[in-house]
Amino acid sequence: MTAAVEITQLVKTYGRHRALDGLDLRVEEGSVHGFLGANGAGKTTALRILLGLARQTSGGVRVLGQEPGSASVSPRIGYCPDVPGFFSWMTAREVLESSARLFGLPTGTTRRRIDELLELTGLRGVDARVGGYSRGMRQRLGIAQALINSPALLVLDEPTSALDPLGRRVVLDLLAELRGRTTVLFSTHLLPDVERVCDTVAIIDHGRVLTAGSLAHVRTAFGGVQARIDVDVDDPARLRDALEGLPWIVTIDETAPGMLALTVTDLDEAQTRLPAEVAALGLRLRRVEQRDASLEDVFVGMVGVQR
Ligand SMILES: Nc1ncnc2c1ncn2[C@@H]1O[C@H](COP(=O)(O)OP(=O)(O)OP(=O)(O)O)[C@@H](O)[C@H]1O
Repeated sequence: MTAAVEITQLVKTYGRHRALDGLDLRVEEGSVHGFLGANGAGKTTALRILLGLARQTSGGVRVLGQEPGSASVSPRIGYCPDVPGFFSWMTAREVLESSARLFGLPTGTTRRRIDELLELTGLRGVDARVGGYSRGMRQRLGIAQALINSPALLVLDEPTSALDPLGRRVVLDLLAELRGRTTVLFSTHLLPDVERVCDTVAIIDHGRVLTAGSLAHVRTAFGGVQARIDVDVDDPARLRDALEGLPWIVTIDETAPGMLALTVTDLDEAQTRLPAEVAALGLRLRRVEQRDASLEDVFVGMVGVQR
């Protein structure tokens, strides 16, 4: 497989602060990649470097096989910031026409391309001026604008964080539609969005990658978390004390009164030992529910442990 983005040991310092501290990242061509981290983890800094908008202190960056910011690579990258800005008096078509002019696209191609993009982003037939758009519509127009030149790589900084659930869904569906047509790299702190749409993910914290790879790989990466088990029991505090420190348990949280959420590395062991522990304490087990570990379980476990 060919990498659309390859970052090795990237460091960026601001004075004494290391915003990026040896970041490694690989994004395969044609994939949808989630760049996931809490606030301040270093996502925007890394994206700015790979777009050629900032320089690294040290480390290697190749984008579409080239140095970031080089004249041959920049036109092949589409970028949408978290809050895309437009002239409020323009219509969506006018915004896209002016972007097409900047890229010097021929008029015939431009018309077809704009129709396609308005269709793709659900803005076809919308005659209102951009000033009256919802945040979701602005975000979709920002994505259309970033795609005007049919880029090989689309980079989006937090494309869904300001949107309501419906707006988020529309944008995520749009990103999913791009799979295979263009490589998509988007930063986010929203785990469900990554789970919904990404092929691969990198979880970063304090300017480093904690784990990266396919969703399945990442789900099992943190101490090999296999499953999440929700236990409804009449005295959760006593059960918690009894379970704490057992080698097959990674985290125990009280998620609601009477409910414990366990993440476990060995499901067989958990299925055998849990009822036995409950019985030994003389507790009443009201309900047990089990599911695959989610990315959220992994993320909270990993980032929580680092802090
Ligand atoms: N120009 C700057 N000068 C000084 N420190 C900076 C600068 N830009 C970023 N930082 C610091 O570098 C770290 C990483 O910031 P960055 O914006 O890349 O994080 P992020 O993951 O994008 O966070 P967010 O989700 O909040 O945007 C933070 O601690 C931030 O305060």
